Amino acid sequence: MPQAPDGVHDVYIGAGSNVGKRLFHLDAAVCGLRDIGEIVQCSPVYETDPVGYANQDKFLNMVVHLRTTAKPRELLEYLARLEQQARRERTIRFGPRTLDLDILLYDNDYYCVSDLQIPHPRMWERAFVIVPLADLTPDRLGLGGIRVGQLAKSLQVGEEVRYVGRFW
Ligand SMILES: Nc1ncnc2c1ncn2[C@@H]1O[C@H](COP(=O)(O)OP(=O)(O)OP(=O)(O)O)[C@@H](O)[C@H]1O
Ligand SMILES: Nc1nc2c(c(=O)[nH]1)N=C(CO)CN2
Repeated sequence: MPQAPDGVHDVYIGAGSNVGKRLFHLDAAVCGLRDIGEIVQCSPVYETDPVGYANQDKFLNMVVHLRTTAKPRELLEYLARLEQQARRERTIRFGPRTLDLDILLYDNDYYCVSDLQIPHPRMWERAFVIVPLADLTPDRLGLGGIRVGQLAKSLQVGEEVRYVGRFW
């Protein structure tokens, strides 16, 4: 894939929904992201078992590759606005939500500024992130220098991630 021009950043965003019309929320998020950059590619959508808090419905998860001039903080604030538009309510930690948008990767940068950490601190242990990320960028080096595609293979063993379709 050709490199992004100067000032344009390659970002991977994780999206999840398990409340209401799940696909509608993911679709709205992708449309919303178009206003802050160019969508390079969307992963397939996976239906996944809830992680972290079991007593909730299954999620739909996907990853979006976005090219944007937005800086990390500006992007985080924009994602929060998209979550608000989906009427996300914050109740239980790791609990149900109409829409969750996380910045997974931002170029090859590391950020750790109070409420913003990139790469996302819990992404490497989450099959619902790594499997769709591996669909987009399998050769990228992940935690411990292991390629994302390789990480995805080992995660699939322990956790079922079911492919349900492609909508874009
Ligand atoms: N890379 C990141 N992407 C998104 N939010 C982040 C990131 N790093 C830190 N945060 C912070 O995490 C806060 C809580 O996010 P949120 O309520 O979506 O958590 P969660 O979805 O319940 O859990 P998780 O972050 O494990 O997915 C956000 O307000 C944001 O400030
Ligand atoms: N399968 C799945 N489980 C989750 C998810 C998610 O997106 N998918 N998000 C969570 C909160 O960040 C907690 N648990």
